[in-house]
Amino acid sequence: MAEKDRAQNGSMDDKNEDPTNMAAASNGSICGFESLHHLLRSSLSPHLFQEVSRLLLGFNCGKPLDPITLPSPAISLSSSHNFDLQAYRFQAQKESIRDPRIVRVGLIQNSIALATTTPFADQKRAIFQKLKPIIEAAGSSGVNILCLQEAWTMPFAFCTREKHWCEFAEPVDGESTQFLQDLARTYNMVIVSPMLERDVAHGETIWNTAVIIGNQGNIIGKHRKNHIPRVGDFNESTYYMEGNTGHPVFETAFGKIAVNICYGRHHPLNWMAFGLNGAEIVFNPSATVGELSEPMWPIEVFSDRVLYISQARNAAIANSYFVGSLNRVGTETFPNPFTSGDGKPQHKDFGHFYGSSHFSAPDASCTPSLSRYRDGLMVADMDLNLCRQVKDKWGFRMTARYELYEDLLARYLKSDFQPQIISDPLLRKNAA
Ligand SMILES: NC(=O)NCCC(=O)O
Repeated sequence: MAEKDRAQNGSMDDKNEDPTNMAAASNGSICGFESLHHLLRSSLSPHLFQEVSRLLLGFNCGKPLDPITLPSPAISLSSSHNFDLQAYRFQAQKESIRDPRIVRVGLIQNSIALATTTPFADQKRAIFQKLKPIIEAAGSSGVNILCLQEAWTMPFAFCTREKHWCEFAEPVDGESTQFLQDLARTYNMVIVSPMLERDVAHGETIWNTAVIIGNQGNIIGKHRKNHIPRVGDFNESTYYMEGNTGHPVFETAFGKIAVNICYGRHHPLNWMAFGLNGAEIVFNPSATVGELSEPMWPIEVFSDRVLYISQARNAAIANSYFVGSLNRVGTETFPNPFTSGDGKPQHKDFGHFYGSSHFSAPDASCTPSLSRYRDGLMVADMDLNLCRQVKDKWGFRMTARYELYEDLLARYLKSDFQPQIISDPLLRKNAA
């Protein structure tokens, strides 16, 4: 890997890779390494690392993903503002009729900027100031579509059940959208902004919403989180209800996109619905911590811990589209202790949000993940022709038998539902 690529896609001698760097190690690193891939690259011979990467990340068009060297301004910004910067290319087979449809897509993960005890206006402003150089790095790299993390403008305070955190909520066209509209116009970039929405026109209701800002700075639309967790410290149902916007796909200047917000990643029908509506890229802005989702993490989202079987990756395969998975980073300590009524002692934080944002492709390939504890920008060039090529190759849409599931779901929703169970007749005979 060329030196410039290493400076950008993570290097072994990065100060954050120092296994003795106990500060990093205590902040969600893996034995002082930023990610499993960094650990493996540092520990294995180049040939072994290549083989392990092939197994963990898959092949795209018969080979590992090529790293992309981003322009110097982006690399300089990543160094001066200490955020992880990685970039890779997903290719498709060359077609005889269609030209390639290359789109450059970015994901930003970040920790909060000020302590949760500081004034809310200061916290929000500090996050804007923290994100601006990372967004500028994306824009100066030619990113066409950029997605931020869930509820990016605030601490993920939905563990506290305290309602003053709702002061961070804004109308869809409020302060954070205006901040991003200027950047969208400046860089001709679509921006997905997952935020806490206050629906002023409808009783000032609160929603967990993703606002889609077009590359000319206009608001294209919004999507509200469909599935709300009631698990562990995720007391989000105290703040907002299940969304009422269905499964919209937003036709932007660069492709058709959708947003599956965090907990919705556990629901395969949620992923499927965006696919049936024609999504080519589905973003999964999340906020999740090791204590809760670690046991599921190797199954559900790209894991730096054990396996690279990812529900996001599965969704990309099953629905023949690209997925951008984001998770925030850091540990957010709140002023007042809280409990989730699960017998555990009261505490003041969720645990560590472990970042690890990454992209998955419909051909089962995926990028390595971003840092487990540093802010980061992941960039990928995607040839959207790959979506239809995989549909044609595997035929998942054609063989899906939706009518079977329509019938089952229609019966399941009725109060007299009878599960389709065929019992061993001998069970009853022996019991008699
Ligand atoms: N933000 C959110 O929905 N988190 C739920 C916990 C999880 O899905 O890991």
